[in-house]
Amino acid sequence: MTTTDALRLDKVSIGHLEDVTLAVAPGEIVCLSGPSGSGKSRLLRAIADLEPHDGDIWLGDRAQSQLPGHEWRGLVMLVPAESQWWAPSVGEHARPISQEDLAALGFDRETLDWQVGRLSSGEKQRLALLRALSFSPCALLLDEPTANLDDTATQRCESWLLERARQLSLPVLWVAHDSRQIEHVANRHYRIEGSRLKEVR
Ligand SMILES: Nc1ncnc2c1ncn2[C@@H]1O[C@H](COP(=O)(O)OP(=O)(O)OP(=O)(O)O)[C@@H](O)[C@H]1O
Repeated sequence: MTTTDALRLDKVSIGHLEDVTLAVAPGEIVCLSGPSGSGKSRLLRAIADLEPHDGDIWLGDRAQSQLPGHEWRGLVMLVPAESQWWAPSVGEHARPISQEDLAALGFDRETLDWQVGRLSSGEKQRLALLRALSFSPCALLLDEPTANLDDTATQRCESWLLERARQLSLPVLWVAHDSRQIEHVANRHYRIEGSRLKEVR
């Protein structure tokens, strides 16, 4: 399934971040950077309807304010830096995941039977990405998706996310600190400076 809907923010304010107006087109990756504590994660949480905020957020012609939070989050899916796991095994958290996707991030079918308690932080992070994509979202919000990964795993994840974002035409908002990563994945890059989002060219 592909989406043709852009993710649009119209004068969104949260915390000390003011009047964020931004559109992420289908298949586009927009990176968001900024100093620690500048409000990157809070902005993603606001877009996911997990924090109250001012301004409007749209996916195509669907407004965040018109949908129940859980429905919106099924469409506009947040992958937080620290993923949450609630059932005993990995596979209980996801819809079916293809062999190809599992292999792309270094797993196989047996991984779905693994107990969550044994997962390393890097395994959790990669599996949270696979889990999110298994639910066929229409937009993705990624909060430092490779923070716990080594260089090889980071590059595998970046390549896989780039390919899937394009193939599924997903608008992606991606919080990143690493300038090499931003250079590699971003179509556009914005940085939080004070209370504003500024495009980096
Ligand atoms: N629910 C909340 N209510 C009030 N303040 C909050 C809330 N959640 C976070 N904050 C504060 O808002 C600021 C921005 O937090 P946020 O987690 O968005 O930062 P960040 O830019 O993602 O930082 P980092 O790069 O360190 O992860 C921080 O000062 C944080 O303490």
